[in-house]
Amino acid sequence: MTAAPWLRTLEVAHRLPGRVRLRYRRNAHAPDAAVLEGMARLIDGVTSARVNARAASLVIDFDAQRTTLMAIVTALGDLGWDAVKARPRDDEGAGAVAAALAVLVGASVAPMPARLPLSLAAALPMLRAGVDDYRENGVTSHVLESMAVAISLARSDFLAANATTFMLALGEYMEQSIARRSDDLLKHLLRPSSDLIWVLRDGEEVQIPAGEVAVGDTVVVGAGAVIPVDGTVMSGEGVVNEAAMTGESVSAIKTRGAKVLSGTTMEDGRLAIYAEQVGRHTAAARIADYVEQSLTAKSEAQLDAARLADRLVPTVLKLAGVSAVLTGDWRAAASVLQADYSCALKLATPVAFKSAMFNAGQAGILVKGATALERLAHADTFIFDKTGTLTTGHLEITDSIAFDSTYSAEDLICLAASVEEHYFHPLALAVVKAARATDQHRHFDHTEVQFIVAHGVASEVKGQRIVVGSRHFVEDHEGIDVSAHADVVERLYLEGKTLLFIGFGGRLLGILALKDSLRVDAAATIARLRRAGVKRVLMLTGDHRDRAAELADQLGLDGFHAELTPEDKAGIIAGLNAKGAKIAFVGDGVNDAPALAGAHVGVAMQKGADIARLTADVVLLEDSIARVADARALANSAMARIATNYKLTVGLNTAILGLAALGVLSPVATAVLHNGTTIGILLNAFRGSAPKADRRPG
Ligand SMILES: Nc1ncnc2c1ncn2[C@@H]1O[C@H](COP(=O)(O)OP(=O)(O)OP(=O)(O)O)[C@@H](O)[C@H]1O
Ligand SMILES: [Zn+2]
Repeated sequence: MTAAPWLRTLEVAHRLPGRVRLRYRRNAHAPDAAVLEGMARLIDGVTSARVNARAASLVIDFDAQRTTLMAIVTALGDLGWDAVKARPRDDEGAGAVAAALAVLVGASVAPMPARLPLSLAAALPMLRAGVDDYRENGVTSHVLESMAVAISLARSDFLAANATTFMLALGEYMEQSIARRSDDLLKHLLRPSSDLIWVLRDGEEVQIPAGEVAVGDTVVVGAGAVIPVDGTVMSGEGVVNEAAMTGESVSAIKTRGAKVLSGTTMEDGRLAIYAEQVGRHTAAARIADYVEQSLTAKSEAQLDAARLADRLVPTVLKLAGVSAVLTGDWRAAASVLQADYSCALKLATPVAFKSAMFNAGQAGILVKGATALERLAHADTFIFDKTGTLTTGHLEITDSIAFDSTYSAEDLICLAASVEEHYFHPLALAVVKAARATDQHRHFDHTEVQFIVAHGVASEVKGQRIVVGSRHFVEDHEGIDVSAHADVVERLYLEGKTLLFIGFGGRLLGILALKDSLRVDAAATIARLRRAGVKRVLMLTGDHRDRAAELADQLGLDGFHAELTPEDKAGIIAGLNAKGAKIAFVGDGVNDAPALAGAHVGVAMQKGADIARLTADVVLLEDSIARVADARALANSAMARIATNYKLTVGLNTAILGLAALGVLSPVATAVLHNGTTIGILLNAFRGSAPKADRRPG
């Protein structure tokens, strides 16, 4: 990846504490003012952003406690529309390390007079960065490091200066290359797949790749699909779920003139939409960028480490001063300044997180940020959705029982399929598939179909009302008596089947029984989660309680809730949240998106709806529930490693600092000891957390 062409032209025109004015060159690559402002506001710590397009300048106000100018500029690069980076490329970082190493070796064998210019040249970039950092942020650990190098240079202790420069370059390179590897992988995975979409061309509907849709096209979207553009409704009527964009799962009815956003889902109806923003300029693309940006957001553990590191900086500075005065030797001061805790404290934690995220990606788990990993490790309650999560979601019709002899078993399936064929619910898909496999594959003409979330569908055939759905829907909402067939119902439930009730003309016409098998590794996964410290495992489902009870029993769950609507599911999560539970919710986004969004950490199954993959904190990349336990194991080992590294950092550096202050350690010895241990700690952080050892076939 290369730096954004417009970004390279970003230039600091003026700055005050907490405010900066950046100037950019207006060229074809520069994003428009509103986009640039929006991007800038998304950056962590930025409080406001204004663009003056005529002056080609961008004024940003930020909270100097939370972010730095450098971080903002880097983030702007990360947000670049063309997926660009402001960070040095791998080979540049490697070049800096190699150069520093060459100078370290070279300066110790070079003739005396060449050593100062060589060392100075090698140290100059970091000295300059130190001065900039001091101007921008006051005394930071970078400033201390620069001071240490400067003192060593002033004392003509080139070995110490060069050793420090080298170690710092190496540390930075390692952190960045690890960070970039995980970021690149994550970004690659987050890009929405380019599907085919329908557009109106010369009055006809034609299918084109999503990437080819242009502003001004009329896009036609049906129920169940994700809206691919931002635009205005020209005709049609539809129910649109905007949870992906607003975070709230409220369905809005859209008719002519209404605005719709890409990434939102059509729950029902059909819309012709005039495309106003397409591709990378859509709201969905902006959200994807936002997710990418949140990768740089700091987790709690990271903030703790950074805070401690910042608090220690002035102490180290004072200690350096005191020991210089007491020992009468600047050597001791240079030693002390180098033994600052910050590098290991600040680097080891993010490196451990990113490396765990990278390993997770390779193990088929996308973790969207350090916070997600942290919460996954701390979750004490795991809640699973049933269909498609604990079960495979590939339902098969096993029984078709018609109570009216004018309908054959196949007719019953075809009748249900005729009204279900517009839906993507796993039950609907199974019914339609079964109908296609029948000999005649009859189609019953019907009026418009109504979909009642978590209940079923309703329409009219031959002037009579037809309903297909859950027992609760048919009995309680439609007032259809099923008691005459209680024995059949009982038997089918005992066989562990999911039932669909078909009501026609106010009577129970028949029952379809479907078998949804538990995933083979569901029980093993739950057992592994318990071994990994999870206290409670629950199941939520829209299905009947008998079916739910049987599964809960088979899996040895701590409890379950059945016959729930999506809102009920979210309500249960909120209730447990209020009682202090730390919840991980695992679902597929079909009727559980609000629950996914409301949990402490949401885990989306691979086959999940787009909406789930957008809102979840963790996305499984393989259709295997075992990955949930893998993710927990990875998170646990990352947190354990972070804790160990933290103790090691504080322990080792306190010892080194003490010895340095007493003048026992020379600056070179300090550089080697301090940076050596720091790199050791980083390597420990980087070490793969390989969950594969505990992986079961899935
Ligand atoms: N398209 C549909 N056709 C027929 N019945 C449906 C349909 N959608 C939902 N239902 C009925 O409503 C019930 C609840 O649906 P919902 O999708 O909330 O739960 P579910 O399919 O049991 O899955 P989960 O376990 O993930 O909650 C289903 O069990 C089914 O009886
Ligand atoms: Zn109801």
